[in-house]
Amino acid sequence: MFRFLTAGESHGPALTAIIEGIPAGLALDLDQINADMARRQQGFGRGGRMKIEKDKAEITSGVRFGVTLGSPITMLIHNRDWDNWQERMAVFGQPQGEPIRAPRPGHADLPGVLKYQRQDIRDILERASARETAARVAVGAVAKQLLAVAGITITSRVLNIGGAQTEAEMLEAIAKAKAAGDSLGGIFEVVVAQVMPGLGSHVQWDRRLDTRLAAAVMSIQAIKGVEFGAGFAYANLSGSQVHDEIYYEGSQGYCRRTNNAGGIEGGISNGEAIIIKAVMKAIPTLMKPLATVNIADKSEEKANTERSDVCAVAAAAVVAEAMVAIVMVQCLLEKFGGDSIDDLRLAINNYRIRIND
Ligand SMILES: Cc1cc2nc3c(=O)[nH]c(=O)nc-3n(C[C@H](O)[C@H](O)[C@H](O)COP(=O)(O)O)c2cc1C
Ligand SMILES: C=C(O[C@@H]1CC(C(=O)O)=C[C@@H](OP(=O)(O)O)[C@H]1O)C(=O)O
Repeated sequence: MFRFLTAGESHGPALTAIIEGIPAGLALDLDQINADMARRQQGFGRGGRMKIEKDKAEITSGVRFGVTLGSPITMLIHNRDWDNWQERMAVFGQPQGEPIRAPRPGHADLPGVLKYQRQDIRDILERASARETAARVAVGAVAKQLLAVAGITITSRVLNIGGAQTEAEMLEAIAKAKAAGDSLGGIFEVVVAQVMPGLGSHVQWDRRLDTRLAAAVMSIQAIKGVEFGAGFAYANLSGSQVHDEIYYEGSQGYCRRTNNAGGIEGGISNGEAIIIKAVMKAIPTLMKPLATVNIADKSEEKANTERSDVCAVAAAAVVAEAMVAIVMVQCLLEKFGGDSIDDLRLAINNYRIRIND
């Protein structure tokens, strides 16, 4: 079983991820992991924090001479900003700095303080922050290297920012939002290519590949909707217009000439590319803040403002690649098992021979 946990506050000393279930014998490329970490930091509209951080993963267990051991892999990502927060985020000692009392509409601030009985909103926002996604991208980068053994690749692109669809219009929209003290969300797409048929299952609700991928993408901060293939456009199309007819080509085996299903039928990969789109809401921290209520005295106030991104859709797309890679690895290992990479390769090859027969 492949599973992972992350830990760490946004302005704490470090983020940590522990991964379990990567087979032994996978040669890891640390540069590739760090390249994904750097991609997540990019995108027009990101705030001052990304100038401070230069995310790199440090591996402290589960790997020897560059090769996985099958034991838990621990990854650390140090927060460079910790230098500026050691007093306000001290693990022990007396509280320092002013508590935050004005919850931002759209962030975890108000439901978080109510649920966890906190008087300083910082106690909530530190973990609610999408800083945590740096750890997920590190885990996802390991997952991608395992998927490469099976030839599976994952890419993403931004499709829409605040309604704009060309690159020039997107950049302009973000610049305008920034100038207005506002923020934007948008839509991105993730494509999983070269997937064999047979990952996921129709037999139980929580084993469906689409269930699992949707949950994984929805788990990213600020993602509010996920669709597969034709997605919400299915509502306007008839069966004859939308279902992908089945063909058999000598070299390829079963194939389709359209892919409205987005690569999944009955909760199982069907051999076509898996196509996922997701929508991200606009960033909640606004330099022209919205109305809110002070949690100490219940007076009307403007929401807390602090350094923030204006738009982070491009970064969220990289995080979604990671989450998708993690689910694909879980499904791959469930189907093919393998405590070692060679066992996994063999099982995949045998399966390919059977289904092409
Ligand atoms: C990559 C990324 C960067 C983000 N940056 C910010 C930010 O700078 N400021 C902010 O207020 N929200 C930011 N967010 C969004 C918040 O984390 C998110 O709105 C919050 O967690 C509540 O979302 P939820 O309602 O989906 O849980 C970012 C999200 C992502 C995925
Ligand atoms: C730190 C990251 O994203 C952060 C996500 C975030 C939020 O509220 O989600 C708020 C901002 O953090 P800060 O308050 O330190 O400027 C973003 O920069 C990151 O992506 O590495």
